Amino acid sequence: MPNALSSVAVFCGSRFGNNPVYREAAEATGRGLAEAGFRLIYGGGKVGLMGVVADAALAAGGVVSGIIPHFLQTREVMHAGVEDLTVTDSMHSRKQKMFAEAEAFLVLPGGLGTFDETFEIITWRQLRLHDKPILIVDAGGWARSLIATIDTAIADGFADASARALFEHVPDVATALARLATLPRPVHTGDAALL
Ligand SMILES: Nc1ncnc2c1ncn2[C@@H]1O[C@H](COP(=O)(O)O)[C@@H](O)[C@H]1O
Repeated sequence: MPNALSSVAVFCGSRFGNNPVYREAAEATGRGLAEAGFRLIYGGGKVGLMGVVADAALAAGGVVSGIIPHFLQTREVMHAGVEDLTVTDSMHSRKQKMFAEAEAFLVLPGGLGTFDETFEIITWRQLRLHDKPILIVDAGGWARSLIATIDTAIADGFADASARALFEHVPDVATALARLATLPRPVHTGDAALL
């Protein structure tokens, strides 16, 4: 496809979680993105599922860009194996740069930071600040409560039913990778200065 996606940001946990399925999903994602020729944009750390995704992408010969705020370099163990590492002055500038560099977003199991990143990128799309695809991978059923929260907001009249179309909810990594391969580069890529 001439206008195919080239870069994908992955949001996921800085811990491993307590189900081996999460780690397997992270490995399959890093490897699959690399094999498909997507540049991986991620949080720049070596901890938890973040580190697993980056290591798997590097092992498969992929291009990896890490973006980490200065104050997290030690806590999230900045990944020494990632050549294209950017250290930002704040969490906010990390988010802006990840947003600017990515043409699509893939969400894997994670905790509160992952929830924050996921809701933020969905709400930026709701505000029509961009039209980049967002895929939530429900590995091991971890995303059920996140999706239920959105459905509750719709049922309670706090979000429009069209909010469900702001993201795609897919059952596994293979489905996400197959979907990414069919998606064109977004037209409305947004302006990071507005965020
Ligand atoms: N408030 C936050 N905004 C963006 N990113 C955040 C925030 N808090 C934590 N993070 C990052 O998210 C990933 C994953 O965190 P988990 O809590 O393990 O899901 C990590 O890089 C945090 O720095």
